Amino acid sequence: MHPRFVSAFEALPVTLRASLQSILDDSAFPAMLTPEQTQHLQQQTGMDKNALAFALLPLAAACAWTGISHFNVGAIVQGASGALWFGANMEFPGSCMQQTIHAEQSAISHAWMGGEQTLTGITVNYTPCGHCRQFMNELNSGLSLEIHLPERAPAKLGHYLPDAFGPKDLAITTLLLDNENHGFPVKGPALEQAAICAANRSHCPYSQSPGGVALQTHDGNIFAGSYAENAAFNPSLPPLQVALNLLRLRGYGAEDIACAAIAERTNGQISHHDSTVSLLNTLGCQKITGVTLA
Ligand SMILES: O=c1ccn([C@H]2C[C@H](O)[C@@H](CO)O2)c(=O)[nH]1
Ligand SMILES: [Zn+2]
Repeated sequence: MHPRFVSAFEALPVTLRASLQSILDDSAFPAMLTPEQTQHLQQQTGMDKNALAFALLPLAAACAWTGISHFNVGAIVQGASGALWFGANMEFPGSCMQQTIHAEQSAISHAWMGGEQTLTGITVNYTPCGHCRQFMNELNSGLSLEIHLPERAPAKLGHYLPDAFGPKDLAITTLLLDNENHGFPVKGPALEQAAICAANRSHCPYSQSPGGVALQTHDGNIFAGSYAENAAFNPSLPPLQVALNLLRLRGYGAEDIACAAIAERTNGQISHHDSTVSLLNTLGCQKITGVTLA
């Protein structure tokens, strides 16, 4: 079991611990449960899916990276596939607050990169902040996403975000988690290809500026993240955050990053290049390749 899970695991209910043990014993546990694993856990524990997601939250929160606040938020997204995707907040000391990843953004982008087409619900151990409520309003589940919080009845996003501003206000109909492919040719070394593929999947209807970042670890794994834009602009999640989130959820840390590639257009309306290089430098990575989408 990855050391980060040990104390959270020991505090879980006994029946859940018994059925989870073999899944977590795999040191490569990817911080998600397949539909089959989820169903199996429900059968073994007698918990429904919502109860199971609540019970698993401490494990999601154990993935947090909170060198500034030491306040660990955990989130678990329920995908339409039946899978459960963990997420946790991630902070970057030495950088700026704007580079922070919220737990809700972490779980959602995790599910998105994992291929979920739509989400049915999200379970969080704290009430989602306004920024996350706005971020979630970009999803193709719209205001009907179910939000599960401790000691509250389940309610839809529309309940937590009344009088919502969203993509419709800007006449945008392609939403986050919809299938998108910007169609740029995929070429070059594997790391650059991963960055281009990620850029091709970006959700960027406001700037028309696709972006993708791929990170390679010293042991040869590649984690790629797509840019997730938001109607209110500021809650947009940059591609580096999406990639770093996957790297962290898979059990790696900043010290494991060997090199990175960032793919974007030359004359896009916006660019992630400088902020990507800045945060990667802060994390100790200097080897960064710029890839032009063309
Ligand atoms: O909805 C929220 C609110 C806060 N945080 C994180 C951000 C930061 O890392 C820490 C303190 O705000 O908690 C979340 O993950 N989700
Ligand atoms: Zn938030």
